[in-house]
Amino acid sequence: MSSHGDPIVMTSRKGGPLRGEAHVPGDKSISHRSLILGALAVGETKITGLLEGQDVLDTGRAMEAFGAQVINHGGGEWSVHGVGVGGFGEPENVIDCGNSGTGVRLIMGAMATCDMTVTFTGDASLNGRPMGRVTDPLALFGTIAVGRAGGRLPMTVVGAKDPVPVRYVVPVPSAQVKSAVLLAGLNAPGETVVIEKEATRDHTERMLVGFGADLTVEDTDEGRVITLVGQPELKPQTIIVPRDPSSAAFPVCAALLAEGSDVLVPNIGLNPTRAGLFYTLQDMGADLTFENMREEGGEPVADLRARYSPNMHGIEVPPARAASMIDEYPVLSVVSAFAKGQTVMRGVKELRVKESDRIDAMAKGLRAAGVTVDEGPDWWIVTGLGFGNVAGGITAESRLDHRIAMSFLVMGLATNAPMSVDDGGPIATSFPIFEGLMKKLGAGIVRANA
Ligand SMILES: O=C(O)C1=C[C@@H](OP(=O)(O)O)[C@@H](O)[C@H](O)C1
Ligand SMILES: C=C(OP(=O)(O)O)C(=O)O
Repeated sequence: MSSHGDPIVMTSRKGGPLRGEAHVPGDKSISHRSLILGALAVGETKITGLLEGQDVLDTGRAMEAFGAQVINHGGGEWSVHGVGVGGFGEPENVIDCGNSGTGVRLIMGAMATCDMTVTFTGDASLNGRPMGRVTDPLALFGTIAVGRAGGRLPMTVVGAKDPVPVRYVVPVPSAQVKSAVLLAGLNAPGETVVIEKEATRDHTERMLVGFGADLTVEDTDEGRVITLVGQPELKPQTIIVPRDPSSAAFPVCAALLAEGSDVLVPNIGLNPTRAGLFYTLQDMGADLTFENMREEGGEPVADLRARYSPNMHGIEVPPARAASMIDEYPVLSVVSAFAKGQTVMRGVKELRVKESDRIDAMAKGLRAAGVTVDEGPDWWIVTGLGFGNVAGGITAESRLDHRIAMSFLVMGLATNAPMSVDDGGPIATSFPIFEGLMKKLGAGIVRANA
């Protein structure tokens, strides 16, 4: 079932090469944070290139419910009139974060140290995901949360009236948990310290500094120690959202798999906490190059050029790289099916608690399409068959998970028989222009009812 209306059955098939430029939308992680931090600043934050995917739109609506003004000027230009740290007003109704783990967890953090009671919900996927990882550290501030069994949404969160600052070692590699604690720390007096043993995407830290917070990061034996001084006045910013490397992954992998392809994906951020997939593909022998390497807004940026790569081989993906490519494992598993030999992915337990259990969702579809997949709680191995040897010819379940839907549609561009997904609707959560963009490159992707 699509979260918004009837299921959209989509099919992809082998055809001509993919050619041209793929202008992917703005980064989802940075878009959420632009709206939330904009709402917590005093004055008008201007945003260019905001991702207008459903996840981010839901966060925008939530910020309005807390009292900020969020204005869409068209063409990716948005502005947020913020209410300041501690300035949130209690929403009159339930906050529905749709399909978005990032949205709900960051917003919970942002309201956790405000004197208000808020009920959160989401779609069937989000309501199945664990929230205890966020509500446990928020309890240290004095926040109370009551949800369904297993710490699931719908959940009511009572913000701390007199919050105390917190020192917290994040037990799972999660930028969402780290960010929730930092956002809660904004409205607590004194220093909130968050320690992560494995580095995860660092957009919250970078953006908080940009908004004028007093935040320092130190690499120690204990891990990355992030110290935030509470109750700052955040200053509104002008933000240009970089294009999303997690979305770029789909046209890049499609070009590697579709015979004769040569695709340029311009202006992709290569922040080391996000770029792991591209190095992994290079290690597998992909013809993927970084052109026009430059720095923009303090971040490395490049144009990615991907060409058909029929001689890729499986590798053992370094587990230390997992956090920097966590959302890209589904599409990597598709590329692995066409490589020669085994691709071994370890240290990826987090994949089981995303929009779907991504190891299970991909393994079932890949197996049905003729590929051998072995799996354990925090690992999986895809045994690649080489180009021309992957059968396909199935309809895979997308399980309310945009990345699963897009991965199987990329797969169908190189399987012997077409691949379908039972619902492409969720793609709109992160990559609403996916279908049009891929078709423009020459990909044979159609809707069943078209
Ligand atoms: O902080 C973020 O913006 C995100 C963090 C990651 O989740 P976890 O923090 O659960 O690893 C990632 O999977 C998600 O797409 C976006
Ligand atoms: C895991 C993802 O998103 P979220 O956790 O925000 O739902 C994703 O986009 O792959």
